[in-house]
Amino acid sequence: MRKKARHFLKTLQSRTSLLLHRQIHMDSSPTERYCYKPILKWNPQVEEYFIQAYGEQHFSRISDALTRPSCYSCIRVNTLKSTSSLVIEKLIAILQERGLQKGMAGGSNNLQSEEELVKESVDVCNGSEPPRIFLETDYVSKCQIPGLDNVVLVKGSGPHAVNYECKGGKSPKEVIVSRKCAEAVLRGAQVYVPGVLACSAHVEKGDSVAVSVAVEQPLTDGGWGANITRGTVLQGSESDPYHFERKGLYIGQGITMLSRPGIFRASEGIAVDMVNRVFRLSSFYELLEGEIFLQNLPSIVAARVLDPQPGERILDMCAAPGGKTTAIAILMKDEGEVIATDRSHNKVHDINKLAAEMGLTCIKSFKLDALKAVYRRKESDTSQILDNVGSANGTPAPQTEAFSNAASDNLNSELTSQCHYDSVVQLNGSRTELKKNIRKKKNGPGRNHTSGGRVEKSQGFLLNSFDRVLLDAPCSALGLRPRLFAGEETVESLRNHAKYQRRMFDQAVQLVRPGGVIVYSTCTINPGENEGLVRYALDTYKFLSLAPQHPKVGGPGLVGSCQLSDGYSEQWLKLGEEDLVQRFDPSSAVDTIGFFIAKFTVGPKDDVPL
Ligand SMILES: C[S@@+](CC[C@H](N)C(=O)[O-])C[C@H]1O[C@@H](n2cnc3c(N)ncnc32)[C@H](O)[C@@H]1O
Repeated sequence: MRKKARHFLKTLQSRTSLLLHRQIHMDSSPTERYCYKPILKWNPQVEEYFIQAYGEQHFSRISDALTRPSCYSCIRVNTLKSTSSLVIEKLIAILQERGLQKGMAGGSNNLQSEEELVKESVDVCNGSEPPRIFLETDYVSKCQIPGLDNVVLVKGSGPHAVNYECKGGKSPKEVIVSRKCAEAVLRGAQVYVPGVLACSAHVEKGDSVAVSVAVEQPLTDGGWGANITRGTVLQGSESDPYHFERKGLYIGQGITMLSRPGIFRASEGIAVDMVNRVFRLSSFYELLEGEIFLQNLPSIVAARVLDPQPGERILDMCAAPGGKTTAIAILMKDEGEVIATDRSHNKVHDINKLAAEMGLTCIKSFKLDALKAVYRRKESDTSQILDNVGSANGTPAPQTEAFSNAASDNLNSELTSQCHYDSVVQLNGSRTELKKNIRKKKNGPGRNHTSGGRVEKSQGFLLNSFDRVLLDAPCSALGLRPRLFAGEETVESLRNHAKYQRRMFDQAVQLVRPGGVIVYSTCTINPGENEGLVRYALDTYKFLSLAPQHPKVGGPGLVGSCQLSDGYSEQWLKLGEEDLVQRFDPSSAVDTIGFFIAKFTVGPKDDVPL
């Protein structure tokens, strides 16, 4: 069966590649070649599944939208430090100055006058009607959706036709970049040295180059790959790597900041300054730090939908890099407790850095595997809770316990001055270990914790100990855009994501108190990870119900079920449930990433074995 499937896949892939190759050969005029018309490649079975879910035309629109960036940048304002109006004023001034500077340098039309930009973005914004979420007359404006007045939108524009200077039929000097690099460039980044794979011969600093991307192609072993030896010399001929496959994959024109040898010798820095882009989006890198946060609109909506209240205890289960965590803390006016966990040590460090940058003190972050988020007492465990309100036996204990390594540091008299989550003391380590911890606390963090504070580990939390839980689950990320390749996910890998998410959700259900709220979100268009999870949740836990969401920006969810040719079937929403979830469709007028939000209210858990 597996062999057959592999054979089918291989035949399909080689046929697609052959067809594409022929089509490319037939049409090779410069205007056809030097343009941006990508076709997203999917695993054929995944494509079949999505076509069943969305219908062929709708899926084709989604697939097409995924290859483009959203036509605006979305900025969340830290309302504890600034206001949307103030940020708008500052941004307009900064962007105008940048435009002027570029204009004076004489190289770029990347940032034109405000007037020109308004006109262009309204004219060409992704070839569709601009979304009605911002003021069409303003380049930078407050989001018009009620409940999102902390959001500032900055218009971008594209796709633009770029003149690659193919004079007299001569091909321009070229640079080929990796797919990841190209996706970043489409979002507004520059071409950095590590992203460059190949470059024309005799390229000097200051040369104008056409930038194209090498996207993964089907390999004979049934996999995908884009194998270019870094440093390959381009001849401007058909023998160049991926010559035919790169047709229609030109992302703009730039000026080299280094010579060809310099690009491949350096380990960091800008290789190409992109002066003429297919999509023009402002970069906000290191701009108004702590005051603003660049974030996708649906992520901002997800934090709002959770509706955290000052003084509450919130768990953000997969929190890094902390975009939603900080949004939640700000909505709570930095009062209460936001426990942010992630399984990656370095990423937890990122949460701490972001929280510090935004001046938020109610966030406590821990390294913790979300699959083990519920504290399980081991036989050998002699943990005691020194807090007089908490209890370790699993009964509801208001605002108390994270079992953390940090907690063991508090054996000394500092207990009372700590936040209440620290009030659990874990005694299952040896006395020596505990003494070491106390010493560490007195003497400072030590070598391993020099860069911006330590990362605490947690051993989990007590049942029913949170008012609200956000599970922004790790997922197939098939809603993220712009993307130039989607073939890496198979139907098996999609099903595995869904299984993983269910196990995490099982933990979330146990940690939230009766009367509390769970918000589940993903950044994928895969129904199995979205509506499939909701079906699982509602069928497994009868005390959960879908709750209405505010603000409501996304569209309805998918109702029904799906049966695939391999016999696999999947249940989605029942009629009447579709308007209680938000599905952000990348091809819709709101023009966001693909995203999904479900909000559950938690009824009494009595009589329910968990
Ligand atoms: C979608 S991202 C979260 C984005 C984040 N909520 C934000 O808004 O900034 C998913 C995160 O889940 C984390 N993750 C993956 N598996 C995990 C696990 N088993 N336990 C905890 N975190 C996990 C990843 O490290 C990643 O940071």
